Amino acid sequence: MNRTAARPQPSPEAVNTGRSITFSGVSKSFALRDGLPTRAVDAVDLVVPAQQFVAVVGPSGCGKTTLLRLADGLIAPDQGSVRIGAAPPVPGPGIGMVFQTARLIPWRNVSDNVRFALEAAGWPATDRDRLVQEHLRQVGLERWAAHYPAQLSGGMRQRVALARALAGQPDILLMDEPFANLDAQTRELMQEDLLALCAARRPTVLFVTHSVDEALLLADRVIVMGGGKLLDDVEVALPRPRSIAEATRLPAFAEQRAHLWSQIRHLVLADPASAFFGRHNGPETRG
Ligand SMILES: Nc1ncnc2c1ncn2[C@@H]1O[C@H](COP(=O)(O)OP(=O)(O)OP(=O)(O)O)[C@@H](O)[C@H]1O
Repeated sequence: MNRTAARPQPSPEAVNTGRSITFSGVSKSFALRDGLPTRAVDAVDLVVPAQQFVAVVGPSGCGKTTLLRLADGLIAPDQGSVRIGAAPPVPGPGIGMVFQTARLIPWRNVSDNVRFALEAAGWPATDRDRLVQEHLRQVGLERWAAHYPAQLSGGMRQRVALARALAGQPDILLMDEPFANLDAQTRELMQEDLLALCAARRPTVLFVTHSVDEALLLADRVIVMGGGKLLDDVEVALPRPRSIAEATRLPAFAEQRAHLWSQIRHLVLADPASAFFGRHNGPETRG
């Protein structure tokens, strides 16, 4: 990919004042095949203030994705309430979702994938060409407008997914491991681009990741989840504006990384469903 063309160019008029995300006593269970319920999210209280970037980390199955789906209004809590600003969440253009895979429409080209989001958001037909161009410029994909998803790299497809999510001018961005499938170099460049976009547009972000490093490098706060509960809430001590390369060299990065990773390691080792269960708990458990 030509990186000189790929730097995001956020448009100033897109800056918004934003809404908060509030979970109050939220629990959500699912029925498993054997009929037993599993509590995916357990009595969660969390406020993400407007324009704050909160990352959620934790072992597989701890409820991270369920928390995002509750914030989007795709599923409703069994107990408690979720609020976007003062109102319950309503899926739609005001809430941008980006998933681990881009989920593009394969028979529409890049332009038309973004145009689809503009149509869904109710933008007048006369504005759509201009807005498609603007959103593609923001993610550095103007030159790829006529290409189809199958002709793009994984990183480019995620850029289209980001452009599509931004097309509704959301003040809320919910991101579920959006860079997990990318190679290390593309991931770091996408992280830098997301930092730049967020600095310019100031959305409220809830970002799920398995990577402690990614959480620290992007977020204002990192939440640790385990067994459906919020176990820790760490304010990131890295300055903004933030550069990935510089932030990783700061002592605060190493300290916070060690603090967060020790908790996640403990959760993984203590989880009976984990392949690591009982393997690293000290000499007395070995045999
Ligand atoms: N639709 C569903 N039906 C049944 N069980 C579900 C459903 N969605 C989630 N679960 C269960 O809820 C728990 C939490 O799942 P969730 O996907 O939120 O975890 P996660 O932390 O995002 O996991 P991962 O990191 O592996 O994506 C898991 O035990 C999962 O099996």
